[in-house]
Amino acid sequence: MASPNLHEFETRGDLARALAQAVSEHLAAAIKASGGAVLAVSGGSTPGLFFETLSSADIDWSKVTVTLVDERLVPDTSPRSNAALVKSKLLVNRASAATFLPLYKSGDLASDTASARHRFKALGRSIDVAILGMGNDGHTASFFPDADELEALLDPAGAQTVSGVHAVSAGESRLTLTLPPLLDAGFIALHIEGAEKMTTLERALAPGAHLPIRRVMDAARQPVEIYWAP
Ligand SMILES: O=C(O)[C@H](O)[C@@H](O)[C@H](O)[C@H](O)COP(=O)(O)O
Repeated sequence: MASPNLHEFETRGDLARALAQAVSEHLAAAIKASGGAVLAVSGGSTPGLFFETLSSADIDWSKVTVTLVDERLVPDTSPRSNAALVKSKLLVNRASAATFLPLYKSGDLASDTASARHRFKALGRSIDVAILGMGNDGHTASFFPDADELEALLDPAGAQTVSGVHAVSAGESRLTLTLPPLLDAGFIALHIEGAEKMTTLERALAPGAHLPIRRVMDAARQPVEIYWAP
């Protein structure tokens, strides 16, 4: 395991500014090097302020494709939709010029999975920046500990880039990037906030732990950058 780096901040605003700065620098570097960049973000209740801060970053957003690390199998009219969160908080201001690649399409899991795989392949490039969240059960992306597909999702040599997920703890069915495309990212950040998430992280980092977030960190080819604020 490339030991993760922990960045602690006094406030969630300080974290949002620092993470937005790091992400925009990596995106700008990818654009300079290859003419484009792919940013994959997680949803949930944590990233809103970070998204709003990043949306004003002075980079060439017209060269950036934003996609999701995972998605609930709900339309973007649902309050549960990660696409809706990204559209409302990130794809605004300067970032409104970015291209968005959603995972949900029709609500048919098999069809949406196949469609997302096709669109992800059509990008013709790997993810440059991946922003992960974490649940208090140690899941990240939709790698839920009780997911039927967990071993396939976490297979570093897995052939699929996107997978459907069935997990009782997840609520609705999910669509998620699998581990390999996440590991291809040049910059992987784990964005967590609050005391409970820090306790979960400490549990995940303990010797011999096998929570999904730990398995991602163990497989990472470069240190996962952990951003935490109380
Ligand atoms: O669709 C999702 O829920 C996310 O992608 C998921 O992986 C999230 O990052 C964690 O569940 C943490 O969620 P909170 O930020 O709400 O704690």
